[in-house]
Amino acid sequence: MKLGVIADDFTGASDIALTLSEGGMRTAQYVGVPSRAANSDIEAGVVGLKSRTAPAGDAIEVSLKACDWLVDQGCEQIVFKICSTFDSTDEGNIGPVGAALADRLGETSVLVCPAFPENGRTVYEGHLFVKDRLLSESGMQNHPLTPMRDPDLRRVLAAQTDWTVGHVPISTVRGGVDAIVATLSDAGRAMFIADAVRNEDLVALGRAAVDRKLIVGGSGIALGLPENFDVVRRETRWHGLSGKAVVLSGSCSTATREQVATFKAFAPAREIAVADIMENRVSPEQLVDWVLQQDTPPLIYSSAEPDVITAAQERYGKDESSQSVEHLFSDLAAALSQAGVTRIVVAGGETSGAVVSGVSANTLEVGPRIAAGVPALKVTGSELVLALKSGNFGGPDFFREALAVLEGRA
Ligand SMILES: Nc1ncnc2c1ncn2[C@@H]1O[C@H](COP(=O)(O)OP(=O)(O)OP(=O)(O)O)[C@@H](O)[C@H]1O
Ligand SMILES: O=C(O)[C@@H](O)C(=O)CO
Repeated sequence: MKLGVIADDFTGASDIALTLSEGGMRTAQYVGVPSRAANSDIEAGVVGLKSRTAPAGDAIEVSLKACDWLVDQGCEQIVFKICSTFDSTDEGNIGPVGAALADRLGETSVLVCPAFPENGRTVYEGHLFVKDRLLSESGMQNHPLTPMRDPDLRRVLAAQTDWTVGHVPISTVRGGVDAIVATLSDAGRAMFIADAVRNEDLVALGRAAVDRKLIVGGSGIALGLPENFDVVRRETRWHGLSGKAVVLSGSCSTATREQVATFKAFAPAREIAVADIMENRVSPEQLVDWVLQQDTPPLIYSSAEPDVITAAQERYGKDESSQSVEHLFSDLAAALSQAGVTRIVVAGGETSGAVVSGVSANTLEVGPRIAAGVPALKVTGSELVLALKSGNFGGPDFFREALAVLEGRA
Protein backbone atom coordinates (compact mmCIF):
# COMPACT_ATOMS: atom_id res chain seq x y z
CA MET A 1 0.00 0.00 0.00
CA LYS A 2 1.38 3.41 -0.99
CA LEU A 3 -1.28 5.93 -0.03
CA GLY A 4 -3.44 5.74 3.08
CA VAL A 5 -6.61 7.67 3.75
CA ILE A 6 -8.37 8.17 7.06
CA ALA A 7 -11.91 9.34 6.32
CA ASP A 8 -14.03 10.86 9.07
CA ASP A 9 -17.20 9.29 7.69
CA PHE A 10 -18.21 6.47 5.38
CA THR A 11 -19.68 8.43 2.49
CA GLY A 12 -16.55 10.56 2.52
CA ALA A 13 -14.49 7.37 2.41
CA SER A 14 -16.29 6.13 -0.69
CA ASP A 15 -16.07 9.60 -2.26
CA ILE A 16 -12.26 9.66 -2.08
CA ALA A 17 -12.02 5.94 -2.87
CA LEU A 18 -13.76 6.73 -6.17
CA THR A 19 -11.28 9.53 -6.97
CA LEU A 20 -8.29 7.29 -6.27
CA SER A 21 -9.77 4.39 -8.17
CA GLU A 22 -10.53 6.62 -11.16
CA GLY A 23 -6.98 7.94 -10.84
CA GLY A 24 -5.76 4.40 -11.50
CA MET A 25 -4.89 3.22 -7.98
CA ARG A 26 -6.07 -0.21 -6.90
CA THR A 27 -8.21 0.96 -4.00
CA ALA A 28 -10.03 -0.72 -1.11
CA GLN A 29 -12.34 0.87 1.43
CA TYR A 30 -12.29 -0.52 4.94
CA VAL A 31 -15.07 -0.16 7.47
CA GLY A 32 -13.22 0.91 10.60
CA VAL A 33 -9.60 -0.04 11.34
CA PRO A 34 -8.99 -3.57 10.00
CA SER A 35 -7.71 -6.19 12.39
CA ARG A 36 -5.78 -7.96 9.61
CA ALA A 37 -3.20 -6.97 7.01
CA ALA A 38 -4.49 -5.66 3.69
CA ASN A 39 -4.25 -7.65 0.46
CA SER A 40 -0.81 -7.03 -0.99
CA ASP A 41 -2.15 -5.75 -4.34
CA ILE A 42 -3.93 -2.74 -2.78
CA GLU A 43 -2.19 0.57 -3.60
CA ALA A 44 -4.57 2.95 -1.82
CA GLY A 45 -6.35 1.98 1.39
CA VAL A 46 -9.21 4.12 2.67
CA VAL A 47 -10.16 3.55 6.29
CA GLY A 48 -13.68 4.85 6.85
CA LEU A 49 -14.39 5.97 10.42
CA LYS A 50 -17.40 7.46 12.09
CA SER A 51 -15.41 10.14 13.85
CA ARG A 52 -16.69 13.41 12.42
CA THR A 53 -19.00 14.16 15.31
CA ALA A 54 -17.34 12.04 18.00
CA PRO A 55 -15.77 13.79 21.02
CA ALA A 56 -12.34 15.08 19.92
CA GLY A 57 -10.43 12.67 22.20
CA ASP A 58 -12.22 9.65 20.75
CA ALA A 59 -11.74 10.92 17.18
CA ILE A 60 -8.00 11.35 17.81
CA GLU A 61 -7.65 7.88 19.32
CA VAL A 62 -9.35 6.04 16.46
CA SER A 63 -7.66 8.19 13.79
CA LEU A 64 -4.21 7.43 15.23
CA LYS A 65 -5.08 3.75 15.26
CA ALA A 66 -6.05 3.98 11.58
CA CYS A 67 -2.84 5.90 10.86
CA ASP A 68 -0.67 3.27 12.55
CA TRP A 69 -2.38 0.49 10.61
CA LEU A 70 -1.91 2.30 7.28
CA VAL A 71 1.76 3.02 8.03
CA ASP A 72 2.21 -0.67 8.93
CA GLN A 73 0.80 -1.55 5.48
CA GLY A 74 3.59 0.52 3.92
CA CYS A 75 1.85 3.87 3.27
CA GLU A 76 4.23 6.72 2.48
CA GLN A 77 1.60 9.42 2.74
CA ILE A 78 -1.63 9.84 4.71
CA VAL A 79 -4.66 11.90 3.73
CA PHE A 80 -7.12 12.86 6.45
CA LYS A 81 -10.35 13.02 4.41
CA ILE A 82 -12.77 15.59 5.76
CA CYS A 83 -16.04 16.85 4.36
CA SER A 84 -16.02 19.22 1.39
CA THR A 85 -18.20 21.48 3.50
CA PHE A 86 -15.66 21.34 6.37
CA ASP A 87 -18.26 19.82 8.73
CA SER A 88 -16.96 20.30 12.27
CA THR A 89 -17.55 22.18 15.50
CA ASP A 90 -15.35 24.56 17.51
CA GLU A 91 -14.28 21.52 19.56
CA GLY A 92 -13.15 19.67 16.45
CA ASN A 93 -12.51 17.41 14.89
CA ILE A 94 -10.51 18.70 11.94
CA GLY A 95 -7.98 20.73 13.94
CA PRO A 96 -7.34 18.29 16.81
CA VAL A 97 -7.22 15.18 14.62
CA GLY A 98 -5.07 16.93 12.00
CA ALA A 99 -2.58 18.02 14.68
CA ALA A 100 -2.47 14.58 16.31
CA LEU A 101 -1.86 12.85 12.97
CA ALA A 102 0.83 15.38 12.04
CA ASP A 103 2.60 14.80 15.36
CA ARG A 104 2.41 11.04 14.86
CA LEU A 105 3.84 11.28 11.35
CA GLY A 106 6.47 13.92 12.21
CA GLU A 107 4.90 16.52 9.90
CA THR A 108 5.06 20.23 10.74
CA SER A 109 3.38 21.77 7.71
CA VAL A 110 -0.07 20.60 6.70
CA LEU A 111 -1.98 21.49 3.55
CA VAL A 112 -5.73 21.75 4.18
CA CYS A 113 -8.15 22.00 1.26
CA PRO A 114 -11.75 20.75 1.19
CA ALA A 115 -12.49 22.00 -2.37
CA PHE A 116 -14.45 19.71 -4.69
CA PRO A 117 -15.29 21.85 -7.74
CA GLU A 118 -17.28 19.13 -9.54
CA ASN A 119 -19.77 19.32 -6.67
CA GLY A 120 -19.61 23.11 -6.44
CA ARG A 121 -17.30 23.35 -3.41
CA THR A 122 -14.57 25.93 -4.02
CA VAL A 123 -12.19 27.78 -1.73
CA TYR A 124 -11.31 31.36 -2.58
CA GLU A 125 -9.61 33.94 -0.35
CA GLY A 126 -9.82 31.35 2.42
CA HIS A 127 -13.62 31.24 2.19
CA LEU A 128 -15.61 28.14 1.31
CA PHE A 129 -18.36 28.40 -1.28
CA VAL A 130 -21.05 25.87 -2.14
CA LYS A 131 -21.88 26.75 -5.73
CA ASP A 132 -22.66 30.49 -5.69
CA ARG A 133 -23.29 30.69 -1.93
CA LEU A 134 -20.96 31.12 0.99
CA LEU A 135 -20.88 28.00 3.16
CA SER A 136 -22.85 29.79 5.87
CA GLU A 137 -25.74 30.51 3.46
CA SER A 138 -25.68 27.19 1.64
CA GLY A 139 -28.07 25.24 3.87
CA MET A 140 -25.13 23.91 5.91
CA GLN A 141 -25.94 26.48 8.61
CA ASN A 142 -28.93 24.21 9.44
CA HIS A 143 -27.06 20.90 9.64
CA PRO A 144 -28.43 18.82 12.56
CA LEU A 145 -24.97 17.97 13.98
CA THR A 146 -22.38 20.34 12.53
CA PRO A 147 -24.05 23.62 11.59
CA MET A 148 -21.53 25.66 9.58
CA ARG A 149 -22.11 29.34 10.27
CA ASP A 150 -18.72 30.82 9.33
CA PRO A 151 -17.44 30.55 5.73
CA ASP A 152 -13.89 31.74 6.58
CA LEU A 153 -12.03 28.46 6.95
CA ARG A 154 -8.96 30.14 8.44
CA ARG A 155 -11.10 31.33 11.34
CA VAL A 156 -12.97 28.02 11.64
CA LEU A 157 -9.73 26.03 11.77
CA ALA A 158 -7.98 28.50 14.11
CA ALA A 159 -10.81 27.97 16.63
CA GLN A 160 -10.02 24.24 16.65
CA THR A 161 -6.23 24.16 17.03
CA ASP A 162 -3.28 25.89 18.62
CA TRP A 163 -1.25 25.38 15.39
CA THR A 164 -0.66 28.49 13.30
CA VAL A 165 -3.21 28.75 10.50
CA GLY A 166 -1.85 30.14 7.24
CA HIS A 167 -3.25 30.56 3.75
CA VAL A 168 -2.15 29.54 0.25
CA PRO A 169 -3.90 32.09 -1.97
CA ILE A 170 -5.05 31.29 -5.48
CA SER A 171 -2.25 33.44 -6.94
CA THR A 172 0.30 31.09 -5.34
CA VAL A 173 -1.64 27.98 -6.39
CA ARG A 174 -1.71 29.25 -9.98
CA GLY A 175 1.93 30.30 -9.66
CA GLY A 176 2.85 26.63 -9.98
CA VAL A 177 4.09 23.73 -7.91
CA ASP A 178 7.34 25.43 -6.80
CA ALA A 179 5.46 28.45 -5.47
CA ILE A 180 3.17 26.20 -3.42
CA VAL A 181 6.09 24.11 -2.14
CA ALA A 182 7.90 27.30 -1.04
CA THR A 183 4.86 28.45 0.96
CA LEU A 184 4.52 25.10 2.72
CA SER A 185 8.23 24.67 3.49
CA ASP A 186 9.77 25.21 6.91
CA ALA A 187 6.55 26.51 8.32
CA GLY A 188 6.90 25.09 11.85
CA ARG A 189 3.61 23.63 13.12
CA ALA A 190 1.35 25.37 10.66
CA MET A 191 -1.77 24.34 8.80
CA PHE A 192 -2.49 26.09 5.50
CA ILE A 193 -5.95 26.60 4.06
CA ALA A 194 -5.36 26.43 0.30
CA ASP A 195 -7.56 28.12 -2.26
CA ALA A 196 -8.78 25.93 -5.14
CA VAL A 197 -11.47 26.80 -7.64
CA ARG A 198 -10.83 24.36 -10.49
CA ASN A 199 -9.62 20.77 -10.72
CA GLU A 200 -6.30 22.03 -12.14
CA ASP A 201 -5.73 23.91 -8.85
CA LEU A 202 -6.22 20.68 -6.91
CA VAL A 203 -3.90 18.78 -9.24
CA ALA A 204 -1.21 21.44 -8.65
CA LEU A 205 -1.73 21.22 -4.87
CA GLY A 206 -1.55 17.41 -5.02
CA ARG A 207 1.71 17.53 -6.97
CA ALA A 208 3.14 20.10 -4.55
CA ALA A 209 2.27 17.80 -1.66
CA VAL A 210 4.43 14.96 -2.98
CA ASP A 211 6.80 15.13 0.00
CA ARG A 212 4.20 15.87 2.67
CA LYS A 213 3.50 13.05 5.09
CA LEU A 214 0.00 14.35 5.85
CA ILE A 215 -2.60 16.20 3.79
CA VAL A 216 -6.05 17.22 5.04
CA GLY A 217 -8.79 17.61 2.47
CA GLY A 218 -11.89 16.62 0.60
CA SER A 219 -11.79 14.09 -2.21
CA GLY A 220 -10.68 16.82 -4.63
CA ILE A 221 -7.22 16.87 -3.06
CA ALA A 222 -6.77 13.28 -4.26
CA LEU A 223 -7.05 14.30 -7.93
CA GLY A 224 -3.33 15.03 -8.18
CA LEU A 225 -2.03 12.30 -5.85
CA PRO A 226 -2.07 9.06 -7.93
CA GLU A 227 0.48 10.56 -10.34
CA ASN A 228 2.89 11.04 -7.44
CA PHE A 229 3.05 7.26 -7.15
CA ASP A 230 4.16 4.77 -9.71
CA VAL A 231 0.75 3.33 -10.64
CA VAL A 232 -0.57 1.71 -13.77
CA ARG A 233 -4.14 2.76 -14.76
CA ARG A 234 -6.68 -0.08 -14.85
CA GLU A 235 -10.36 -0.50 -15.60
CA THR A 236 -12.66 -1.45 -12.70
CA ARG A 237 -14.73 -4.58 -13.26
CA TRP A 238 -18.26 -4.43 -11.95
CA HIS A 239 -21.06 -6.97 -11.80
CA GLY A 240 -24.27 -5.57 -10.37
CA LEU A 241 -26.80 -7.56 -8.38
CA SER A 242 -30.49 -7.95 -9.12
CA GLY A 243 -32.99 -8.85 -6.39
CA LYS A 244 -34.73 -6.83 -3.71
CA ALA A 245 -33.58 -3.26 -3.22
CA VAL A 246 -34.31 -0.41 -0.85
CA VAL A 247 -33.40 3.24 -0.34
CA LEU A 248 -32.67 4.42 3.23
CA SER A 249 -32.39 8.16 3.78
CA GLY A 250 -31.43 9.76 7.08
CA SER A 251 -29.84 12.81 5.51
CA CYS A 252 -31.71 16.07 6.03
CA SER A 253 -29.58 18.01 3.55
CA THR A 254 -31.19 20.17 0.89
CA ALA A 255 -30.19 17.89 -2.02
CA THR A 256 -31.41 14.77 -0.25
CA ARG A 257 -34.78 16.32 0.54
CA GLU A 258 -35.23 17.05 -3.17
CA GLN A 259 -34.18 13.48 -4.05
CA VAL A 260 -36.69 12.12 -1.53
CA ALA A 261 -39.46 14.26 -3.05
CA THR A 262 -38.54 13.14 -6.59
CA PHE A 263 -38.40 9.43 -5.72
CA LYS A 264 -41.59 9.49 -3.61
CA ALA A 265 -43.53 10.69 -6.63
CA PHE A 266 -43.32 7.20 -8.20
CA ALA A 267 -41.99 4.79 -5.54
CA PRO A 268 -43.53 3.41 -2.33
CA ALA A 269 -42.28 5.49 0.61
CA ARG A 270 -42.46 5.40 4.43
CA GLU A 271 -41.50 8.37 6.58
CA ILE A 272 -40.06 7.78 10.06
CA ALA A 273 -40.30 10.57 12.62
CA VAL A 274 -38.08 10.70 15.71
CA ALA A 275 -41.24 10.52 17.83
CA ASP A 276 -42.21 7.22 16.10
CA ILE A 277 -38.92 5.70 17.26
CA MET A 278 -38.92 7.23 20.73
CA GLU A 279 -42.50 6.12 21.37
CA ASN A 280 -41.97 2.63 19.91
CA ARG A 281 -44.43 3.04 17.07
CA VAL A 282 -42.02 1.57 14.54
CA SER A 283 -39.73 -1.46 14.50
CA PRO A 284 -37.22 -2.91 12.02
CA GLU A 285 -39.35 -6.08 11.74
CA GLN A 286 -42.46 -4.16 10.61
CA LEU A 287 -40.40 -2.16 8.14
CA VAL A 288 -38.77 -5.26 6.65
CA ASP A 289 -42.22 -6.84 6.16
CA TRP A 290 -43.36 -3.67 4.42
CA VAL A 291 -40.27 -3.57 2.17
CA LEU A 292 -40.73 -7.20 1.13
CA GLN A 293 -44.35 -6.52 0.16
CA GLN A 294 -43.40 -3.83 -2.37
CA ASP A 295 -43.14 -4.59 -6.09
CA THR A 296 -40.62 -1.85 -6.78
CA PRO A 297 -37.73 -0.64 -4.60
CA PRO A 298 -39.19 1.46 -1.78
CA LEU A 299 -37.85 4.37 0.24
CA ILE A 300 -37.68 4.63 4.03
CA TYR A 301 -36.70 8.09 5.19
CA SER A 302 -36.38 10.30 8.23
CA SER A 303 -35.15 13.23 6.09
CA ALA A 304 -36.97 16.30 7.33
CA GLU A 305 -37.08 20.07 7.10
CA PRO A 306 -34.96 22.11 9.58
CA ASP A 307 -37.98 23.11 11.73
CA VAL A 308 -38.99 19.45 12.17
CA ILE A 309 -35.44 18.55 13.23
CA THR A 310 -35.27 21.45 15.68
CA ALA A 311 -38.60 20.45 17.21
CA ALA A 312 -37.40 16.82 17.65
CA GLN A 313 -34.10 17.99 19.15
CA GLU A 314 -35.87 20.32 21.61
CA ARG A 315 -38.21 17.56 22.68
CA TYR A 316 -35.82 14.59 22.89
CA GLY A 317 -32.30 16.13 22.85
CA LYS A 318 -29.90 16.62 19.93
CA ASP A 319 -27.78 13.49 20.33
CA GLU A 320 -30.72 11.36 21.42
CA SER A 321 -32.70 12.30 18.29
CA SER A 322 -29.94 11.53 15.83
CA GLN A 323 -28.88 8.38 17.68
CA SER A 324 -32.42 7.04 17.71
CA VAL A 325 -32.60 7.44 13.93
CA GLU A 326 -29.15 5.93 13.39
CA HIS A 327 -29.91 2.92 15.62
CA LEU A 328 -33.10 2.30 13.72
CA PHE A 329 -31.34 2.43 10.34
CA SER A 330 -28.55 0.18 11.63
CA ASP A 331 -30.97 -2.49 12.93
CA LEU A 332 -33.10 -2.14 9.82
CA ALA A 333 -30.13 -2.62 7.48
CA ALA A 334 -29.11 -5.75 9.40
CA ALA A 335 -32.63 -7.16 9.16
CA LEU A 336 -32.96 -6.25 5.48
CA SER A 337 -29.74 -8.00 4.49
CA GLN A 338 -30.76 -11.06 6.52
CA ALA A 339 -34.08 -11.02 4.65
CA GLY A 340 -32.19 -11.22 1.34
CA VAL A 341 -32.17 -7.60 0.19
CA THR A 342 -29.17 -7.25 -2.15
CA ARG A 343 -29.07 -3.53 -3.04
CA ILE A 344 -29.17 -0.72 -0.49
CA VAL A 345 -28.89 2.94 -1.42
CA VAL A 346 -28.12 5.12 1.61
CA ALA A 347 -28.27 8.91 1.92
CA GLY A 348 -26.20 10.63 4.60
CA GLY A 349 -22.75 10.08 6.06
CA GLU A 350 -23.81 9.26 9.61
CA THR A 351 -26.66 7.18 8.26
CA SER A 352 -24.22 5.30 6.01
CA GLY A 353 -22.05 4.61 9.06
CA ALA A 354 -25.06 3.13 10.80
CA VAL A 355 -25.95 0.99 7.78
CA VAL A 356 -22.47 -0.44 7.12
CA SER A 357 -22.11 -1.38 10.76
CA GLY A 358 -25.61 -2.90 10.66
CA VAL A 359 -24.72 -5.16 7.73
CA SER A 360 -21.33 -5.99 9.34
CA ALA A 361 -19.36 -4.96 6.26
CA ASN A 362 -15.56 -5.07 6.64
CA THR A 363 -14.16 -4.29 3.21
CA LEU A 364 -15.83 -2.58 0.26
CA GLU A 365 -14.75 -2.96 -3.36
CA VAL A 366 -15.03 0.22 -5.38
CA GLY A 367 -17.16 0.01 -8.52
CA PRO A 368 -18.18 2.57 -11.13
CA ARG A 369 -19.30 6.13 -10.47
CA ILE A 370 -23.01 6.74 -9.91
CA ALA A 371 -22.62 10.50 -9.48
CA ALA A 372 -19.72 12.81 -8.66
CA GLY A 373 -18.33 11.57 -5.34
CA VAL A 374 -20.51 8.45 -5.17
CA PRO A 375 -19.31 5.03 -6.41
CA ALA A 376 -21.14 1.73 -6.45
CA LEU A 377 -19.67 -0.52 -3.73
CA LYS A 378 -19.66 -4.25 -3.20
CA VAL A 379 -19.38 -5.71 0.28
CA THR A 380 -16.51 -8.21 0.02
CA GLY A 381 -17.60 -11.76 0.72
CA SER A 382 -21.31 -10.99 0.64
CA GLU A 383 -24.18 -10.72 -1.85
CA LEU A 384 -24.75 -7.06 -1.11
CA VAL A 385 -24.06 -3.90 -3.09
CA LEU A 386 -24.32 -0.41 -1.67
CA ALA A 387 -24.35 3.24 -2.62
CA LEU A 388 -23.34 5.57 0.22
CA LYS A 389 -24.34 9.08 -0.78
CA SER A 390 -23.08 12.17 0.98
CA GLY A 391 -25.95 14.40 2.02
CA ASN A 392 -25.63 17.06 -0.61
CA PHE A 393 -24.36 14.94 -3.52
CA GLY A 394 -26.27 13.72 -6.57
CA GLY A 395 -28.95 15.17 -8.81
CA PRO A 396 -32.70 15.02 -8.12
CA ASP A 397 -33.06 11.52 -9.64
CA PHE A 398 -30.09 10.07 -7.77
CA PHE A 399 -31.97 7.22 -6.07
CA ARG A 400 -33.25 5.76 -9.33
CA GLU A 401 -29.85 6.20 -10.98
CA ALA A 402 -28.10 4.47 -8.07
CA LEU A 403 -30.48 1.50 -8.13
CA ALA A 404 -29.78 1.06 -11.86
CA VAL A 405 -25.96 1.16 -11.47
CA LEU A 406 -26.09 -1.22 -8.50
CA GLU A 407 -28.07 -3.63 -10.63
CA GLY A 408 -25.53 -3.31 -13.44
CA ARG A 409 -28.07 -1.71 -15.79
CA ALA A 410 -26.29 1.61 -16.31
N1 LIG B 1 -36.05 13.65 11.42
C1 LIG B 1 -34.90 13.82 12.06
N2 LIG B 1 -34.84 14.55 13.20
C2 LIG B 1 -33.66 14.70 13.84
N3 LIG B 1 -32.48 14.17 13.41
C3 LIG B 1 -32.51 13.44 12.29
C4 LIG B 1 -33.72 13.23 11.56
N4 LIG B 1 -33.45 12.46 10.50
C5 LIG B 1 -32.13 12.21 10.54
N5 LIG B 1 -31.58 12.79 11.62
C6 LIG B 1 -30.16 12.73 11.99
O1 LIG B 1 -29.48 13.72 11.26
C7 LIG B 1 -28.17 13.25 10.96
C8 LIG B 1 -27.98 13.37 9.47
O2 LIG B 1 -26.65 13.17 9.21
P1 LIG B 1 -26.13 12.37 7.96
O3 LIG B 1 -24.64 12.44 8.06
O4 LIG B 1 -26.72 11.02 7.85
O5 LIG B 1 -26.66 13.22 6.73
P2 LIG B 1 -25.95 14.47 6.08
O6 LIG B 1 -25.28 15.26 7.13
O7 LIG B 1 -26.94 15.14 5.21
O8 LIG B 1 -24.88 13.77 5.16
P3 LIG B 1 -23.33 14.09 5.02
O9 LIG B 1 -22.69 14.00 6.37
O10 LIG B 1 -22.90 13.00 4.12
O11 LIG B 1 -23.25 15.44 4.42
C9 LIG B 1 -28.08 11.81 11.42
O12 LIG B 1 -27.44 11.75 12.67
C10 LIG B 1 -29.53 11.42 11.55
O13 LIG B 1 -29.71 10.39 12.47
O1 LIG C 1 -16.59 15.65 0.97
C1 LIG C 1 -17.79 15.47 0.98
O2 LIG C 1 -18.63 16.38 0.87
C2 LIG C 1 -18.29 14.08 1.24
O3 LIG C 1 -17.38 13.13 0.82
C3 LIG C 1 -18.55 13.92 2.69
O4 LIG C 1 -17.63 13.69 3.45
C4 LIG C 1 -19.92 14.15 3.18
O5 LIG C 1 -20.15 13.42 4.35
